[in-house]
Amino acid sequence: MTATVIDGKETAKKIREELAIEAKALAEKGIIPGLTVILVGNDPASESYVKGKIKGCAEVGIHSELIRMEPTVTQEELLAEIEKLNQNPNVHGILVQLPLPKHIAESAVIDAISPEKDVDGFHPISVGNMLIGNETFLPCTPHGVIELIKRTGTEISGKHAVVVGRSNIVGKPVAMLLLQENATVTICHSRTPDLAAITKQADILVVAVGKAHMIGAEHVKPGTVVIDVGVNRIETGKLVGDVKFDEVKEIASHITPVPGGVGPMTITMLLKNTVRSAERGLERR
Ligand SMILES: Nc1nc2c(c(=O)[nH]1)N[C@@H](CN(C=O)c1ccc(C(=O)N[C@@H](CCC(=O)O)C(=O)O)cc1)CN2
Repeated sequence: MTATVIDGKETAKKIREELAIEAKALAEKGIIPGLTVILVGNDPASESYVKGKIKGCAEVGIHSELIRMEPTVTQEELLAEIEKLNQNPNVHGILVQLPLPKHIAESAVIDAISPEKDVDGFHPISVGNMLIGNETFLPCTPHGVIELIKRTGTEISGKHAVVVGRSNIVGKPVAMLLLQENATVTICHSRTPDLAAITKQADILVVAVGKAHMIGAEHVKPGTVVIDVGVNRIETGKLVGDVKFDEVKEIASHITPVPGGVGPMTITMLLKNTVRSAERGLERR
């Protein structure tokens, strides 16, 4: 069996087309969705992701602003900037690109963003709402993962989903979202003994560890839907996932490539949250 390769770029494109229609409808009612991105320092990967976000906004009809801050900026200066944006009615979404320099506490920065504008879905209030199933901004990468699985036509309900990785940004929230979809969920991590014994039970396997090629054919049961969230640059300069794509593709029913799988969905879900935030603003008027 050779797996169907899930085309994240194509799915992201379709969702962006739908969002452009929604943003146009909002503009006709006098609301231009607005996103402000704060980039601290000049990490090349972050630069590239932020560029993708700004470009995505333009494609969909979201007004975006980029605030660049020196790597030496103090936490207080950054928090003061966020507070200004919290008060600005034209800003529907605020995003601080991660990671931040070590002298700034990420948790303090995330906590400072108004939950009403938390289009990354990282604020503890957003996370709590997600956990109890209330409507809220869902974190972009986990939301993208669920959307990709659904669009394969896979029924999540009743399936055994195994998540490898327990980060706050991907592993834990994706497990919660799969649970919300009525999957039976197992979370594995670096201290899980005999990883393959558990991953081989998965009907849906989500890997979000950040370790190149750690999951091979020996970890996967035939017919599994495999979602690879890892983005790792190896010595050759090539970008690869956490999954050995070529060998797992021969066993899985569906598989995401890296690049071109989950990655393009991350920015698209951010655009979706920003349009939703602008719609909520309109409802509150
Ligand atoms: N504030 C945030 N910071 C970070 C987030 C986030 O969601 N919010 N996630 C990551 C980085 N990220 C977005 O910010 C991101 C990562 C990867 C991709 C992507 O499209 N990847 C492509 C490959 C891109 C390449 O060629 O380098 C792919 O997988 O196809 C988009 C966004 C950490 N920080």
